[in-house]
Amino acid sequence: MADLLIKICGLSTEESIDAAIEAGVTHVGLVHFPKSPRHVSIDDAAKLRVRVPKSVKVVLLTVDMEPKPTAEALQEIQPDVLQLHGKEKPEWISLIRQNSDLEIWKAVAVKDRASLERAAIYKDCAHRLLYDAAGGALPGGNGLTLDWRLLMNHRHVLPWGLAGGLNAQNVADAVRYTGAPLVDASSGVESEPGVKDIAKIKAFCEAAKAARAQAA
Ligand SMILES: O=C(O)c1ccccc1N[C@@H]1O[C@H](COP(=O)(O)O)[C@@H](O)[C@H]1O
Repeated sequence: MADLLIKICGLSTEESIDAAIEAGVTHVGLVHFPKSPRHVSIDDAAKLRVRVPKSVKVVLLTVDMEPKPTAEALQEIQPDVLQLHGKEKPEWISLIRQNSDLEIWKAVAVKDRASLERAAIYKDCAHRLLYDAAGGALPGGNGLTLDWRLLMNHRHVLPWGLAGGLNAQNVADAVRYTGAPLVDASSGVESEPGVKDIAKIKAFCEAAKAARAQAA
């Protein structure tokens, strides 16, 4: 069984980036979305990006950003992955894909089986689907879990990952029930919105790795 991919998202300080890397994440996420408590400017994201070794992938998260600022952000930050967490259309995603070597993840708000099935529209434009819970004040980062039973025996059309309300206490069950190859946590490893808690990051990574080792 392949190693579990672990992403911690919404990192905004050097200390939390270093802690996530030390804890064994495979991906670090930078949120560029001004309405988010985890928002980082392009300049700050570019500074944080250079701290990350090649062995760890940098994910830039945007929400319905226009093509021109998206291109500028990609140029400045040079992420490995672009996570689109809004209502981006397949045609628009295809354009980004044609014009870059980026890996593209499309977040999908899952509330029922129909919303999960609809994610197939991204089959030819995204490299990975990231299932998140529907609802909440923001398009993501709300700490809400989706109904994991929907993912059991689901025929995935693309590589995928599980997000939404994951934390050190529930990530083992999440991996066990869904078989997720990638887990992504943000608010579940914080002491308050936008403030990452290093002990929670460590505990999350340990619990996730232990769950995968048990399943192997
Ligand atoms: O983190 C945010 O503030 C955010 C804002 C807008 C879109 C997505 C956002 N975060 C992503 O949402 C999922 C789930 O987060 P949580 O673990 O439930 O807090 C995750 O991919 C975050 O990166």
